[in-house]
Amino acid sequence: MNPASEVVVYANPGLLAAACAARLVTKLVDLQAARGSASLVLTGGGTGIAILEQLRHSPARDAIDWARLDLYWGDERFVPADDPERNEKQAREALLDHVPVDPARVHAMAPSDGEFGDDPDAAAAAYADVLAANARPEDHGPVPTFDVMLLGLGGEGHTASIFPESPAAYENERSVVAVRNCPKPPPTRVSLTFPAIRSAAEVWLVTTGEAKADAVALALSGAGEVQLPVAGARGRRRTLWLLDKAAAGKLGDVPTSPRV
Ligand SMILES: O=C(O)[C@H](O)[C@@H](O)[C@H](O)[C@H](O)COP(=O)(O)O
Repeated sequence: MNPASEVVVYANPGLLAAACAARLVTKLVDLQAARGSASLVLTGGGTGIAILEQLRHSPARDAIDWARLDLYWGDERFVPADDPERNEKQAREALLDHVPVDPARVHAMAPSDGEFGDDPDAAAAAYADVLAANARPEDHGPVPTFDVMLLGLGGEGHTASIFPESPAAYENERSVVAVRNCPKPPPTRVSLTFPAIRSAAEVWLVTTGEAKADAVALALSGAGEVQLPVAGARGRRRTLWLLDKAAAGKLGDVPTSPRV
């Protein structure tokens, strides 16, 4: 197991989503108390959106100062803005349209009918510019030190929209790339790359279900990031795996919360 990784296993997907939402409230409130602001990178996928829905219904939700939270995405499906497949649209319906975020601090990736038209490379380059514009001198590079980055993963090991053996898995210069012919539809996407992912102070990998158990076990036993991109998703200070029992099924004896 990658010694830098922490693993917490929950009895079921609902508990994982609720517990992750509770973790986010505490983390973001503490960061804002210490520094006045915080940054969070959202993920698409069922688990990521379930967490946002739980956050919306959390009784402690508004302990977060939503106006002082910078929001980014780890990836986006390159589809029209009102396409139900858009991660941004799903995140707005699940949470963002229900809390008083500062629109200027919600950094969405461009849709395919936006200012860059149907050019995912232009959309990716523009998002890299957004990241660079929000980086501070102490970030030591063109990407902010995101406080928390949520990432899902696929059964074959993708994370964000970095798929196994894809060009994005070899990208070590650019922070954001266009991704085409993705095995997971929609086929065209915009994604952070490993350098951008590893700019995060904390990476929280969130997943559920038996279908992810092999990828989880392989990632935690040192698989290579080109063959299994989620293995390359590490935070500068913390890599936290939040799993349900099924997704942890191949990890051997890891305590479950609560023990079941
Ligand atoms: O835009 C996307 O599709 C995601 O960012 C992707 O990386 C997702 O997080 C995983 O595929 C897990 O998705 P599920 O949680 O639905 O399994």
